Amino acid sequence: MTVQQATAPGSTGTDVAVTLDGLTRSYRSKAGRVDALRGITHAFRSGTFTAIMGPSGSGKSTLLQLAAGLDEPTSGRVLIGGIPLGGLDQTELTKLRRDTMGFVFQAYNLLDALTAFDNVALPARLAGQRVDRAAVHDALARVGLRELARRRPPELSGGQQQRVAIARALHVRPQVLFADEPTGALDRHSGRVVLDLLRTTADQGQTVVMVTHDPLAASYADEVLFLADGMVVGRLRDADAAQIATAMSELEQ
Ligand SMILES: Nc1ncnc2c1ncn2[C@@H]1O[C@H](COP(=O)(O)OP(=O)(O)OP(=O)(O)O)[C@@H](O)[C@H]1O
Repeated sequence: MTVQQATAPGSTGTDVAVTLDGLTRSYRSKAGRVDALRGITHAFRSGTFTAIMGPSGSGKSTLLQLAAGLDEPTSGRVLIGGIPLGGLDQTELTKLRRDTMGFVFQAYNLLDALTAFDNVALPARLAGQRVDRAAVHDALARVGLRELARRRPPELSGGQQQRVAIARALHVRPQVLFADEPTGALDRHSGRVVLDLLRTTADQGQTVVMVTHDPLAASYADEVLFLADGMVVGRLRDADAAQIATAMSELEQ
């Protein structure tokens, strides 16, 4: 099928990387229905860094999963670069995800048997693509690991392993980088190195969407979206960690 470009309410066309348009997601379980998201509309502009915060169970992971096309909304739409994910079949969705999105998680998900270089190259290899060695080296250089390309994950610190995971996500130059608690397992110094990298990634034109519990991590973002009970209940722009912590503690009361 031909992918149709579409513009959602609230989006202004090509400068919007990800659009969430009236998203809801309900889960059915034996205990009854859970409304994890109850109508989220937001446009993540290209080249911006957004942090998603909120109390446990507020819907942060669900939002990230839907935005990344890893799960389907109950109602509403997700558009990546103007393309509605709901209109794609599984093959098209897989290709779009591979070509336009990168993922970084709290767990680095690296293979211990492979070098840093081969971990970064792995997604391209799995997709049956030719590995662009220069691009892999470039991605490792971007995260400051050019010299450690031949090391295996057990020979790297936690922070260095997370930087390999970021290099792997950045190597295809994705439009959007989704990060779920990327600094959750790191010490303060390594966390700052990773956050600086995410900040630079956005400043260079890619879009970063990060779920975090940490106000200091969120302070690297241009905007913080606060979720509660599956809805956006607040936003802060260019806020420092203290302002973000205050907003969070008000939400948790
Ligand atoms: N597969 C599922 N089946 C049933 N309920 C679910 C499922 N996944 C999530 N939920 C529920 O949906 C709501 C939102 O969950 P979600 O994981 O998105 O929250 P979160 O803000 O990421 O939480 P945390 O900060 O604890 O990770 C919660 O009430 C959760 O229990």
